[in-house]
Amino acid sequence: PSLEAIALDPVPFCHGVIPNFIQCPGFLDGLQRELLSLDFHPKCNDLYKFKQSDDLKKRKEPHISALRKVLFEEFREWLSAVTQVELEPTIDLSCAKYEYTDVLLCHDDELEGRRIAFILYLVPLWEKSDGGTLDLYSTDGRFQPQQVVKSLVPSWNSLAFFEVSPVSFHQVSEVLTEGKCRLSVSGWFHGPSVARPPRYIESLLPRSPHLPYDHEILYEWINPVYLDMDSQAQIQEEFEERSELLLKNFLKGEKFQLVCEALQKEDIKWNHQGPPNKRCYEKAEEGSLPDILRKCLEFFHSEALFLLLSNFTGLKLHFLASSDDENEEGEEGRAANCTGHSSSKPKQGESSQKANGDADQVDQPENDPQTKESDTKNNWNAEYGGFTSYIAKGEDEELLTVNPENNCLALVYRDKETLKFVKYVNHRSLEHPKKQQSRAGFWDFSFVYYE
Ligand SMILES: O=C(O)CCC(=O)C(=O)O
Ligand SMILES: [Fe+2]
Repeated sequence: PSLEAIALDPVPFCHGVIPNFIQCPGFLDGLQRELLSLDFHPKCNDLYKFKQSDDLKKRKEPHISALRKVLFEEFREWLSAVTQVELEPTIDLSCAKYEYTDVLLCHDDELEGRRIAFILYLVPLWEKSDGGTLDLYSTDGRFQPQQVVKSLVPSWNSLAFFEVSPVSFHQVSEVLTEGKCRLSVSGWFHGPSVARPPRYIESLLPRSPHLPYDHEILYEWINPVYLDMDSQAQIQEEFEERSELLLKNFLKGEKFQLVCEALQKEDIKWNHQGPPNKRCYEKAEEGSLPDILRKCLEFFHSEALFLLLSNFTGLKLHFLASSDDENEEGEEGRAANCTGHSSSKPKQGESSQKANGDADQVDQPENDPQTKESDTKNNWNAEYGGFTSYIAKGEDEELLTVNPENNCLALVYRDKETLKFVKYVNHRSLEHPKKQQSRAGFWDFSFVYYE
């Protein structure tokens, strides 16, 4: 390629785009054919959902081999010269396929030795409205991403590259068009590592003590089937065995209705939560809440509920709650699904997300007319995202997934080694029959109670 005219753009961090990267006619069609016949593996976690090929480092296909040679010989030398970054010939190359609702959320690419990232696109005619843009973020003084300040729309045979650094925050926005495939070959050039600033650690959210309300408040809010002693004992037994449970139709029907209606009030001020590499949802400003929602929050903070939850879980969530510490069976039971056994603590000061869903449940109250209706009409499809995933720290293995469900209280035991995230809610969620909602997504009340 003739690369004289390619300009580097330093904002928001050093990057460039080379249109018409490969000039040999027909080469890209051959390359695309080879790439599409590779095995692709679905990749899905808190950060992304897309498909990735096997490593391209050792593939013998003629076009793939030729591309590898161009990239890691000629192109590397040119790039090294224009960016003034010393680059080694280490090969790091793979192929990615992003289709409808696939996404790669905000991240910085930082990994030992990575110096420059590059992506060659093999996409059909593509517009910004198709999604799948490579978005570049600005950062604040603490090297934390702020907002997208530039969006690069992929196009056939264009190559984007950028310097990997503590501020190289970027994302692949969600692909919005069904039937369009965003195929790319991407990788990194490696070089001598550079010193990095220490990682910014967020302070944890302050914990709030319970509010002095007695058990009256429970009868005001909670479906009475959960308040008799026998069902509390049954719930506790179940929780101690499974470390999780779902209480369907948890709030009284009329309270649930009032809460749902109030959540749609225009005067609630919803504040976007960030930074975007850590979280992405809106949180209501407490001062802007209608009365019923403020009351609902008070209920979740009430001393009576701390005690009830202690009964439900066998955990000492209130100093007056009896502890199961001497009871060995209880201890083993709780430890069964979650690794280790100590107090539950949120990671990154996450205030978010309690959802509800798909897991096992205690016997359901049969006398509630809402059960069937909400089951059939309002099921949240896991393909929309929005489920809460619990994972063991340092492992990929999923411990539990909880799908959101109307008026369902999900209780999940977490220790320090258990992390959680709420999966990105994608555009498929707009297919959801809109009963009360006027927009995508859902509302939840989420709390962490400590032992
Ligand atoms: O495909 C793109 O445009 C960027 C991909 C990316 O950021 C990555 O794979 O780390
Ligand atoms: Fe990246």
